[in-house]
Amino acid sequence: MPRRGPGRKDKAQKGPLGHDGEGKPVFLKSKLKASTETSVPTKIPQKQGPGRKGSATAKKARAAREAAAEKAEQEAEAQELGSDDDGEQTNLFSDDDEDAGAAMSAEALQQQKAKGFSDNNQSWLKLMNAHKMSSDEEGGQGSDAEDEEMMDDEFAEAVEGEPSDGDDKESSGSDSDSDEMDIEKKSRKIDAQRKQDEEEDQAADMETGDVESERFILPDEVAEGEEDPAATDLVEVQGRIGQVIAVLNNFKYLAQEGKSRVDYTNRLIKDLCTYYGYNTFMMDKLLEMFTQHDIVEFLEACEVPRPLTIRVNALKARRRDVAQSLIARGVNLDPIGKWSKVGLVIFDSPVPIGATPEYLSGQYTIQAASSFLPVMACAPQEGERVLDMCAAPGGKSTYASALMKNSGILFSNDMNKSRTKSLSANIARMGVRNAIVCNYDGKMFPKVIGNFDRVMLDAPCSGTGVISKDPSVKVNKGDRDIQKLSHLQKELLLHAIDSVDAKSKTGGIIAYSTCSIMVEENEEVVNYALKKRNVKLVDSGIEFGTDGFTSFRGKKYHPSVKMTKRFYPHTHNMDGFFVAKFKKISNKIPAGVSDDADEAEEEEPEIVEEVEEEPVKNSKKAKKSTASADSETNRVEEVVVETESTTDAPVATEPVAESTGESRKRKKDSKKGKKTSEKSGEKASVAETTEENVNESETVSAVVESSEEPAHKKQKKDSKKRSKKSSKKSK
Ligand SMILES: C[S@@+](CC[C@H](N)C(=O)[O-])C[C@H]1O[C@@H](n2cnc3c(N)ncnc32)[C@H](O)[C@@H]1O
Repeated sequence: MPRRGPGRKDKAQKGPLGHDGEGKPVFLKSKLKASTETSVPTKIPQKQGPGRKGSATAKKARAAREAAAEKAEQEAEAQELGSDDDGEQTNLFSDDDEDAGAAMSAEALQQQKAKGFSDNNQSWLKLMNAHKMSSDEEGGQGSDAEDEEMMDDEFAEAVEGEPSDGDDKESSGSDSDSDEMDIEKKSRKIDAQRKQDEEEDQAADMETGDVESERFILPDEVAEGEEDPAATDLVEVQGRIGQVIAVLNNFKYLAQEGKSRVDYTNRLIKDLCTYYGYNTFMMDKLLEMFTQHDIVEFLEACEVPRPLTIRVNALKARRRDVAQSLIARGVNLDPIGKWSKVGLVIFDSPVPIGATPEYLSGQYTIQAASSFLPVMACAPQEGERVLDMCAAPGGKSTYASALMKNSGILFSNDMNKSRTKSLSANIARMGVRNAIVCNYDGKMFPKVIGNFDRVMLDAPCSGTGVISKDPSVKVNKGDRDIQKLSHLQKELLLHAIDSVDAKSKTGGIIAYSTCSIMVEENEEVVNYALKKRNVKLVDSGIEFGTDGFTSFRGKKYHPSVKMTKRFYPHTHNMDGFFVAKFKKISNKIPAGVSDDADEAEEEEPEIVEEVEEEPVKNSKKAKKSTASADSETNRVEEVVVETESTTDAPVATEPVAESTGESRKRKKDSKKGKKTSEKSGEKASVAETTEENVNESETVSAVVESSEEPAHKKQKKDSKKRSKKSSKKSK
């Protein structure tokens, strides 16, 4: 029985997404090519798009790398042809594997053409249909979520429990997993054997004194600005990267006399920059974070796109139905993993995933797996008041709305006015009716509106986690950029915290995230907030990911920073990402702290564990601001009803800029913040109720404009003008 189903490489991804459960990424090194070919076909629109961005250097490096890889492959092939005997074992690991993969994907494609779905899809569908029928017979009892959960488990069992080679393959439908396990086992054995041989050889060399001949001689240094002859042949550079890492791992025996670790490290940085097309700053930063072994895996992972994933919109559809529709269109897919009930991974598709009727009608959206995580951490509930401070283009906002079941109220804000257009469009397509799109600098909150149950801050960042999507990051970021971003992130986070009501019965939650892996943009920002506000870090509820750093390059962070989560392309097969979940303990700002985001990180923050009682004065303040918030909610709901009658687009409204006590206190800071943001070229767009805006509100959506002048003042002015006019008239 020929092999079928989604790419075997993809099926082997037992970790959260594409990680074999033992920390080995599935797409690296020898497996890299086969994996991308079988799991992310060129037909998928994401890859077809305008082409990957990148500097000329990065493009050149990529082209040269590809040529080098091809050359190395040809050399390896030639070697194998010439040595049949000792090539046998290696073939088990590489050639067979790739051939099988190619045969299987051709087979899968053929089958898809004939039947519309793969065997694994078939088993899932069978389970789904059986379930649907039985639940229909039982009168449709049991929730969708329960059904999905049961089916996911059964699906996993069906796939995992398939018989091995010797068993009845006809009935099993797919033998790819057991084959995969066999090959993996064999390859692990070979790796172990090779490692043991190397160690024995090394020990023997040391005994006989042969080690001298093994010492790796560094190429001569060249003066800065001069062309480095050692960096012209990329095959040579690639080989040297491995050699230098080996020397650094066994420096005493393998290093050239008179050369220091620094000499070898400098060479490694140079070679990694040449081979992968990074600037020295970025490579230095990455080497601060990763071991020499991990860095190569990380860099390799950044060369391949992550698997295409979609999120089913629970407001409009059930995952099983969307899966069924897409499978009927020939799409080869799987549930994203046990951690999500709404995600699907697309392995292969003959149709553009971003243009199917299901997509256009808002039944699903294309969303990176990592982008699910901050919303899951924030966990907005039905009926709550939620702020998405940096929301465009709306992947997280629309997910939040689905979790809120279109109830309560969601403020989807973004400072970039042009980006709010795609935000509004997505909100409309996804059938979100509880959201208000607004266009403020995040630092205007809570001055414009506060007292939220939860705030999501998916902060603007350097994008060092998404290099595979935007390779220009390799060369266009410097120290100043990272520092500026860190500063902005700290400011935004304090404003996010101040916008949340610690007394909220259900919430008082702030979820902070970035698609950067830089410590300055993550742990350092979180640690800063712990010092400046009465908040504590809580479990994000995400079961996988790597713990945040509690110390980094001599800096110490609060021990609870361990609760934050990091995600890496090479370990989790997701974009690099960071998520932290805070709970606000008290609305009181700790005495004597200044909000200077440039302040050096010295002492550890002190965290007050108990919820403090608000002083009487503050309680009054809270009451007052709640009242204003309530009146605002009512206003908004009125508009929702109005808008609903014409379209299910988001709501158009003017912000009610009640100046709460807390926001007055923050006014000074906001002014300071505004200055900083202007300095950094990120100006808030100034409000003007133009005709264009009015028209927008009538058709698709309206954007609540940010204003130099708070809206309530503007309203007062307008009414004064009106009364002046009318008094003139009456005169
Ligand atoms: C990482 S993106 C947000 C992605 C979004 N959460 C999603 O899931 O689709 C960061 C956003 O922050 C916005 N932004 C940058 N500075 C801001 C500020 N000071 N206040 C509010 N939004 C800001 C940018 O325009 C950008 O859309």
